[in-house]
Amino acid sequence: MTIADPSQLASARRLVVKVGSALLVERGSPRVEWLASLAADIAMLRAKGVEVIVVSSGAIALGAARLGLAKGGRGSLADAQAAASVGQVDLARLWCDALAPHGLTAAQMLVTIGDLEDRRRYLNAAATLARLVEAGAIPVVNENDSVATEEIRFGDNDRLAARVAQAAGAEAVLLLSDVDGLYDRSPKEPGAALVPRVEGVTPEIVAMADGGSSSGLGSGGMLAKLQAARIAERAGIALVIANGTASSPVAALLASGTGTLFVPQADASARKAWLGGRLAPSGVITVDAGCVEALGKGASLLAPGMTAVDGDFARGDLVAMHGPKGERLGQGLVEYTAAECRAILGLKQEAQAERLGYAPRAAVIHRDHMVRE
Ligand SMILES: Nc1ncnc2c1ncn2[C@@H]1O[C@H](COP(=O)(O)OP(=O)(O)O)[C@@H](O)[C@H]1O
Ligand SMILES: N[C@@H](CCC(=O)OP(=O)(O)O)C(=O)O
Repeated sequence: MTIADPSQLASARRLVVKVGSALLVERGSPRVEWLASLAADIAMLRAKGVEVIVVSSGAIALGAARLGLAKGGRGSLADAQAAASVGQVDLARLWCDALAPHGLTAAQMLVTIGDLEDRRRYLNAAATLARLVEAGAIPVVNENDSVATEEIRFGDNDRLAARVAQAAGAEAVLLLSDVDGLYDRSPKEPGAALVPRVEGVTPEIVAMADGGSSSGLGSGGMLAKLQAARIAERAGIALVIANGTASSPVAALLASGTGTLFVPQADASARKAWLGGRLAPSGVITVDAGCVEALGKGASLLAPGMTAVDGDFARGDLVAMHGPKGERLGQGLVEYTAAECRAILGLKQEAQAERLGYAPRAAVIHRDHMVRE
């Protein structure tokens, strides 16, 4: 089985390569020779004119080994933070040493969700990445685990890689893992078959993934990779999942074409991509069947269609839209506070004005500020 066009990676102007913990660390020790072969791959890509940004996991696994922490440092958040703090030093040195023989300079960049989710800070991170790449460095990005607490944490580097790709304006993401790609069911089950190409991460595709990491070193499992694929496809970015276990993993992929390609889905403006990939909506608006139909045709969400409002949100917050059976319809930036939404729930235009005491806005969530599932 081959992905449609592995050369898409080699012809990308800018490519994000994500390396999972299981690839970099084996029984607490770094796989130095393997990393040297990956660095040679990166040099090969650079020689072809591809600007490469690395997203590297491994800090927690490396640090846990040094500190002698149980469960690979994932027993508690405090352990993970301490392990990451220690392991990140090793990780940065490993990348520096691996890239140096090729005349390449590593640049460490540690980010939290806020740096990539908040629109203003996202633009800062994007500017730094662009400058590093222009200056010829290889950014090596990881989550700033030592300060990121559970609520403000990606936890897996797959979504981080998709976000970094978006911020850096990359055309493709390569997620190197210990599995050949997406299988149509858990690869542990007999008869599981590799899916070479995915045109849109639908609920059927998500149902194929088994949560959790098989190696015990990583954190996200296949589900996190599919979430990353969803962020990427909406941002118009191609994403490939491939097996990186063997030596020279990128060269091997270009030769074999074995993996899963997630084809970018068209017409995603940058703003909509950003909205669609955000992690946590601040509330939920449930709507009736008529409104579901209207939304399906591209309409805005209007007050008469609302049947329930959950959560406490402010104007401009990201809010999820659910159908009558609780099915997710999408999300968008809401024009009213939660209290105002409750006040105008189900009301027609004139009644809204009366209840609010001012002229109502055109919509509760305008179609321009909305992403549908
Ligand atoms: N449908 C599926 N297809 C492929 N892998 C799957 C699937 N469902 C669950 N997995 C598991 O996801 C694992 C990859 O995730 P993870 O261990 O987090 O990797 P990494 O550390 O590279 O990020 C695979 O090794 C596999 O056991
Ligand atoms: N930021 C963490 C990695 C998070 C993680 O586990 O990612 P992954 O191995 O890609 O599932 C670290 O450096 O250990």
